[in-house]
This record gives sequence, C-alpha cells and structure tokens, in this order.
Amino acid sequence: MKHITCIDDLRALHKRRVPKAFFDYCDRGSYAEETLRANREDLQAIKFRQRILVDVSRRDTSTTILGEPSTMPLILAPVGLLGMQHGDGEIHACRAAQAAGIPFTQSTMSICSIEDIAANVEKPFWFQLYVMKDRGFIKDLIQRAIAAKCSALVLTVDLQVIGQRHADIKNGMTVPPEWSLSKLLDFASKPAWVSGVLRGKRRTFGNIAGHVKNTEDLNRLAEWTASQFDTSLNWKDVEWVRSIWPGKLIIKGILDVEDAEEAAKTGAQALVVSNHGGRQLDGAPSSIEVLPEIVDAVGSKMEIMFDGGIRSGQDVMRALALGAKSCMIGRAYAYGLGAGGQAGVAKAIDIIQKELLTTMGLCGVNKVDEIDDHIIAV
Ligand SMILES: Cc1cc2nc3c(=O)[nH]c(=O)nc-3n(C[C@H](O)[C@H](O)[C@H](O)COP(=O)(O)O)c2cc1C
Ligand SMILES: CCCCC(=O)C(=O)O
Repeated sequence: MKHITCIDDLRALHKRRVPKAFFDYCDRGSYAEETLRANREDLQAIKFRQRILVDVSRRDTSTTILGEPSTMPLILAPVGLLGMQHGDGEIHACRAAQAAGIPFTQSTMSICSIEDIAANVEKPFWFQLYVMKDRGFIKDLIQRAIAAKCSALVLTVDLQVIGQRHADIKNGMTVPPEWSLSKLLDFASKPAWVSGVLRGKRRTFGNIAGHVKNTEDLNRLAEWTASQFDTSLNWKDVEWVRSIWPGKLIIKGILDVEDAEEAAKTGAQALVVSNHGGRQLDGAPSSIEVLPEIVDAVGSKMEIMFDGGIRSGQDVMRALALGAKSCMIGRAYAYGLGAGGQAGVAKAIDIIQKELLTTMGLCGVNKVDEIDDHIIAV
C-alpha cells in the first residue's frame, strides 16, 4: 500500500481487483449521473483561505459525534453489499473503523448479518434501516440491532423508490453473482477476489435472506427492492420506528428545508444531508449546495451530518466549514475495501485524516470546532 497516496489510487486498485459488476455498482450513480457529478464539482468549487504564521503546532482532529468521542469528524456510511467487494467485507470495514476510532454503519443490505459483525468486532457499531412492507420483519430487525447492542439507528428515507443505475442493468449485477461467459472471464482474471469471497461467511444478504417473502427475486436487486420496499413510508412510520428503537436515531437522506424541519420534530438526534451519493434522484442538488440552508433551519435542534462526494480531508474541511458537525464517506472507503480489505479501509481513513490535519494547518486552525466559514475564500 506504500504507493497509495490518495483515494483515487484506491479506486484504481479496486477497479483492477474486483469484478466489473461490483466495481460499477459502487462507483456509478443513477440515470445521467448529474447529481453524482454535482456532488464532486460543487465541493471542489469551494476554495480555502490560506492563513500563515498562526501557531498550528497543537492540531487535533478529535471531536464528538452524538456525544461520543471520535478521533475525527468521520463516519463510515452504510454501504450495501460490502461482502461482494471483499469476502466478509462488512467485518473488515467495521474493524478498520473501530481501530481508527470512528463509527461504522452497517447497511440493512449487507452480506454479513448483524450477528456476524457483532461476533467479530470489539465495540458497538451503528445499524442502518430500510423499511420494507413486512413490518413484523422490520420490528424483528430492529430488535436484532438492539440485541447486538448497536449504538445508533440510521433510518434511510430516500430509497423507497429506487433510482435506476444503468450500469447495474448492463452488467447483470446480481447477488449472488449469476454465471455468464463474460463474468467467468472477468472472475478468472480476479482470483484473489474469488477466493476471498468464497472464504467469506456468506454470499447473499445476511440480514434479510430467509426472512422475507419473494426471495426467489432476491438475485435481481432492483426488482426485488421494488417488490419489498414500502412506498407508503411516511412521517408516521418514523414515529413507529422511534417508539421501538430506544437509542440514538439519525434520519438519513434529507435535502429539503421543510423535510429537515419535520425531521427535527421526530425526536431524532441527527439528520444526514444526503442525496445517497448521486444514486437516487438524478437532477437533485448536490448535498453541499443545500447544506447551509439546512444548518440554518435546524442546526440548533439536531446534529447535522453530511455526505456526498467526500474524497479527501479537504472535502471534510469544506463540509465542516459550511456547518456540518461530521461527514459520512461511502465510496471512499468502499474503494479501500475492494483494493485491500481491512488494510485498504484503514488506508482510506488514514489518508483523509492526514489531509484534514494538513488542511487545518494551512488554514490556521488547531481544533475541529474552530472550523467554520471564516476558512472559506469568497
Ligand atoms: C455502493 C453503495 C451502496 C450504498 N448502500 C447504501 C445502503 O445500503 N444504505 C444507505 O442508507 N445508503 C447507502 N449508500 C449511500 C451511502 O450511505 C452514502 O450516502 C453515499 O455513498 C455518500 O456519497 P459518497 O459515496 O460520494 O461518499 C450506498 C452508497 C454506495 C456507493
Ligand atoms: C437496494 C438498495 C441497495 C443499497 C443501496 O442503498 C444502494 O445501492 O444505493
């Protein structure tokens, strides 16, 4: 890993090591990918004020996230199918996060189950919930997260209707992989990936396989989602989740001020300003574009987390300057996982922390809570 110096290097290695269908599933966005591109372009358009001759010898990235100490304002976002990027991928990513001292969020759509992770890591992790039609099953899932001592529930509210990802259709992306000649040739050129996934505990969705009806459709992710996810989901269901889950609640997938104001009334402690990494509503604004107005509206009532397009410590600094308390990363660490398992995720986190520390120094800032819009050049 010594020639890896940035997240882009991990992406290139991920692309080389993991079958095309799973790399593209991770890398690409929905429809024309306008929002996917806007997430990156709008972050890059924010320029810093360089400040010199400030004593920055006591720089420190540590902070708190929902009252808990964290070594940096960074969270591993829920990412589905990590166990298809690398055998036992969820366990490896969670271990890397815990070793680095930051939270890991397990997706409902994980390959390893909640119990698989809990048995293989040392500390509590966060659980992300998708609400499906079978509410008895969802209640059971929440109770499994409670039994596994998950320390926060991330309720994702922006994927009841799934945005089409052209690449997944073109690649025939299925879980577990379905065989075809082109896939066999692709897999044959990635032997380390094949043996890693074969050694992994599971090759299908650990949390949901065996529980929900229509599992015969499970292989075709988009069709299966359309048949299982509940499009009637509304604010009353958030109250229902709140009544079952006693711990910290985070609502993920807010882009609109009115929705943020509604979220603030639910008793949730935090929200994530997110467009799902440009994988859902194509044509939606970038997350960074709407962050300031959401912070203005509800930042005094809830902790504001941010995601969408973060590929560096500079990007974390930008989101914090515009009012986020912490940032989630999705692809940045998934690339690391595909590139090198736990060590690759650790590398992604380390790269971002070092970049943040350097950027803080060059902007004349010592502490995370000193980062605000004074560091932005106008
Ligand atoms: C491959 C992939 C799978 C994802 N799966 C989930 C998921 O299961 N649940 C969820 O809430 N968000 C999911 N997301 C969205 C991420 O949690 C996060 O919002 C997004 O990745 C942030 O953008 P970034 O990838 O540019 O950092 C997924 C994102 C990616 C890239
Ligand atoms: C069916 C959803 C799978 C996980 C997800 O949220 C994503 O791919 O963006």
